Amino acid sequence: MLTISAAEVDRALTFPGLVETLRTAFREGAVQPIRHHHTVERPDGAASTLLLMPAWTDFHAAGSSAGGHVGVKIVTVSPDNNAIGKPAVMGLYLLLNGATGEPEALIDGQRLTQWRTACASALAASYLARDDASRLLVVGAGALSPFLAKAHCAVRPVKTIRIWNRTQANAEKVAADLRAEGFAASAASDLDAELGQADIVSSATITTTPLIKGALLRPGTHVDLVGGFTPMMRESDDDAIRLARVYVDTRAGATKEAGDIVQPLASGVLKPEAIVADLHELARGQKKGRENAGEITLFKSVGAALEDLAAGIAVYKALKA
Ligand SMILES: NC(=O)C1=CN([C@@H]2O[C@H](COP(=O)(O)OP(=O)(O)OC[C@H]3O[C@@H](n4cnc5c(N)ncnc54)[C@H](OP(=O)(O)O)[C@@H]3O)[C@@H](O)[C@H]2O)C=CC1
Repeated sequence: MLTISAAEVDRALTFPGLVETLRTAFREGAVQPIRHHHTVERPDGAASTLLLMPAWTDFHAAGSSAGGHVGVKIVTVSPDNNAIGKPAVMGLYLLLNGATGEPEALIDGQRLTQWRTACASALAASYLARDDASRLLVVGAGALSPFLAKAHCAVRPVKTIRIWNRTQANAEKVAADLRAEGFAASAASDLDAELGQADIVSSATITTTPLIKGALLRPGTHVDLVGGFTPMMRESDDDAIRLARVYVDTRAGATKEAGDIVQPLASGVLKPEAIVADLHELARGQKKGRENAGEITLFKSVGAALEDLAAGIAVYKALKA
């Protein structure tokens, strides 16, 4: 069995390559039982969340190109980690042979998650952002922030990247790291002003109250919401949902777990039938993405085990030779 570190995951993947791998994966599908979502109470701080995410190759799917594999991701989200300088999200990915169950790889789950989450957002942007989107605003400067920036740059002609974060120093650090890799990135201090200038807004924070105000968005903007992962968490307000054509990664996940979708569904601001498409429908060409340059589009992701499986197989195949 291969034990694959974060650095090895980085060597195995490219942003354009993984976007296309995910496009194929969403087209073909996989078996994805509902993920376990457990709250782990702690006496001395905020509760953690434990997620168990299994998926395996759908052998009945016609034309499946993924080969036979079973994968499980174990993830924890511990909000208090930020205060002690650790990322909130930790995890491991176990890839097994689909026929025999033989362990094939144990992969750094944090890094695999960062790559697949960012590339799922970029896959959505490939259908939903304007072709000429050149100004990217990333909200949040956590572990996902640079991945989201680079993934969006892989699918749209981004010229400037602005990073806004609750703690400005962290935004400055992400921007400096991106500049060192050749991206035109800078830190932003006024989120509301930035929202009115961006072509793509990609948000990955642990906020529970909305940061993305729909009334401030200009026509043609694409909003990518990555952060909220429980019904109580929201990154966007009702105006954003009301003004936008709404898309999700998976309907089952987003309508149960994502406050950005669950809350407006509960209040009637969003009707179930107004969720235009999920990534399966977009990748299969069954539903349309952006229809004109003036509309606001909004994509909400909560993550899917299929993404981990596809990314895990890609990493394993690249490194096993
Ligand atoms: N959709 C998906 O598939 C996935 C979603 N996620 C989610 O994305 C989010 C970000 O993940 P990641 O980058 O790994 O997390 P990190 O812990 O590395 O970063 C968290 C970020 O959220 C900001 N933040 C925390 N609390 C607040 C608040 N109350 N208001 C505003 N900003 C806040 C932090 O700002 P500061 O620097 O000031 O502390 C920091 O920028 C998480 O919610 C995570 O669960 C993660 C993986 C997959």
